Formats: sequence, C-alpha cells, structure tokens
Amino acid sequence: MPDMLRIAVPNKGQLSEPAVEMLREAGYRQRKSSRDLVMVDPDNETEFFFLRPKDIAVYVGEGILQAGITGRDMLLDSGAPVDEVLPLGFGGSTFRFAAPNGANMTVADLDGKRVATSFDGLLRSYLEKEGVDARVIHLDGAVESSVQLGVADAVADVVSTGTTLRQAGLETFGEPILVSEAVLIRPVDAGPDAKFDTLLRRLRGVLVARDYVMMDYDVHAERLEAAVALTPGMEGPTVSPLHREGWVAVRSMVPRRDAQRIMDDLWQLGARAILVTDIYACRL
Ligand SMILES: Nc1ncnc2c1ncn2[C@@H]1O[C@H](COP(=O)(O)OP(=O)(O)OP(=O)(O)O)[C@@H](O)[C@H]1O
Ligand SMILES: O=P(O)(O)OC[C@H]1O[C@H](OP(=O)(O)OP(=O)(O)O)[C@H](O)[C@@H]1O
Ligand SMILES: [Mg+2]
Repeated sequence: MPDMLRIAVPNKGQLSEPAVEMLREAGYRQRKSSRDLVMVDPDNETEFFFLRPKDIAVYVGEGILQAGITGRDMLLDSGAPVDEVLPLGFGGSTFRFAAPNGANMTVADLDGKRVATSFDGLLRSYLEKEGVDARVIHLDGAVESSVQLGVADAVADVVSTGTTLRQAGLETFGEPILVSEAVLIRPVDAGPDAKFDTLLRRLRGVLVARDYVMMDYDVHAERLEAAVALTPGMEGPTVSPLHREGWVAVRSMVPRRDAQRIMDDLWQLGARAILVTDIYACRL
C-alpha cells in the first residue's frame, strides 16, 4: 500500500455533515454510516478518521494525521501546533461574551466575576490580553444555562443565530472575541506533500464552484471593453469570433451572488444571449 494521506474529519456536531459533503464534492469517497470511525479511499490514496471536532487539532498537531477539518475557535482553543491553511466557508460563528438582559456589562466588569465557557484556552488568553482577572468555569456544553442556574455571572460562548442566547435571557456584550468558521489545518512543521497539495487544490476548486458561475454572452465588438469591465473573470475573459459581422462571444466566471445584476447591466449595454451555467468542478 502506498503512503496514505490521513485526514481528520468531524464525526458529529455542526461541522460534520458539511465537511463530509465538501469532501464528497472534492471527489473523495465518503463513509457509508455515521458510525464508521475510519474510511479508506484507495483511489485517492487517502484515509479519513472521524474524530470529535475538538480533538482534531490535537491529532494533527502531534503529526499523527497530515490534515484536518475543524473550527478556527477549536484550533485556537487547543493551542496545538497547527496552521490554518484554508477557510472553508461553513460553520460560521462568533465567540462572544453574554450576560443577563439589561445587565449592561462591559468586559472590564468581569473582574472578580465567574465566566462559564467550553473554550477555556480562548477565554483565558483574551482575559489576559485585556488585563481582566475573572474566574473561568469550564462546562462541556449548554453553557447558556449556567447563568440562570447560578453557576456563573456571564458566559463566553459560540453564537450563530443568537437564538440559544435569547432563549436563555442573555444578551451579548463587548467586541466578538473571535470570528470563526470551519478551516483546513495541517501540522506547522509539515514538509512538502503532494497528496496534501491535491486535497488543497480540490477544496479550493469546490469553493470556487460554489461561489462562481460561468457567464456567456454575445456583444458588439464596440461594446466589448465596457462589457469586459463588468465581467473581468479570473485571468481575463475568453473572447471568440461570432459568425455575425462586428459581434463577439464572451465567456467569463462571475461571482454567483452578483450574476443577476451583471446580467441586467450587460443587457443595458446591448449584450444578448446572456447565459449562466453552474461550474461542476474546477482547478485554477
Ligand atoms: N449553531 C452553529 N452554527 C454554525 N456553527 C456552529 C454552531 N455551533 C457551533 N458551531 C461551530 O461548529 C464547531 C463545532 O461545534 P459543535 O457544537 O459541533 O461541537 P461540540 O460542541 O464539540 O460538539 P457537541 O455539540 O456535539 O458537544 C465550532 O467551530 C463552532 O464554532
Ligand atoms: O446562536 P445559535 O444559532 O443559537 O447557535 C449557538 C449554539 O449552537 C451551539 O450549541 P450546540 O447545539 O452545539 O450544543 P452544545 O452547547 O452542547 O455544544 C453553540 O454552543 C451554541 O449553544
Ligand atoms: Mg456544540
């Protein structure tokens, strides 16, 4: 068996499904059951290990596994010697302080108070940086309940929609401690690794295929410069002759979220036969 690339993937929680879906889109074989702990993909010379998201940076930091997908918050909390190589665009959250509604707390007010969290490392280093001497109460989850139950005066927790905080009668205060999302990581001292580079190129390709669409249109050559300014593409658009005097065909990648506006603007400019298609996969 050749040397395998060993990748850590969250086995459950908020990041698990989107991580597995992204790897599937990147052409890797995926596990059959959510109980599988290991999966071998011989075609890609890759082995997947399904681990608790909080443990992933630890395995990768020890150099046992060559790559992993975890949250930026978890990776910084662990203090493990890993590099964030690529943000993956899912699992977005902020890590914030919260206290009872109307308490109007500030970070400085936390001095001498109890703050509950599952992310002790992140919280301690922030408190230290701010010069605040608070007592950190470690809880594994459902941290929002700790204030009501009298275990803490405030929390530092993951906020996504804010629903959980609201339901617990809490409001955020202070600046976000961290803005997080899922990230691809590798050990800090990792040397050259062709299989890792392939994984990275594939994941970048998935991100581009998600965020961009292919736009085709016909335009009179006199308007070409103005049209190209609207659709500059990645490395300049492809311009081909049309079997129609004075007209050209243009093909360019554009951000998906801007596609409708760009189509309107191109139409105003006199472009016609404006088509948008999904990008199935790409390498840039
Ligand atoms: N509601 C959410 N929406 C988006 N991302 C989230 C949400 N909650 C947590 N995350 C992110 O998902 C990652 C993992 O959190 P998750 O809650 O899945 O793990 P966990 O708390 O260790 O597991 P469990 O909840 O099973 O105990 C973190 O990086 C976190 O920022
Ligand atoms: O802002 P919201 O959209 O409400 O999401 C944030 C909540 O989601 C996560 O909890 P999870 O479901 O992972 O439970 P846990 O606290 O047990 O980890 C996180 O820890 C927050 O509690
Ligand atoms: Mg959780």
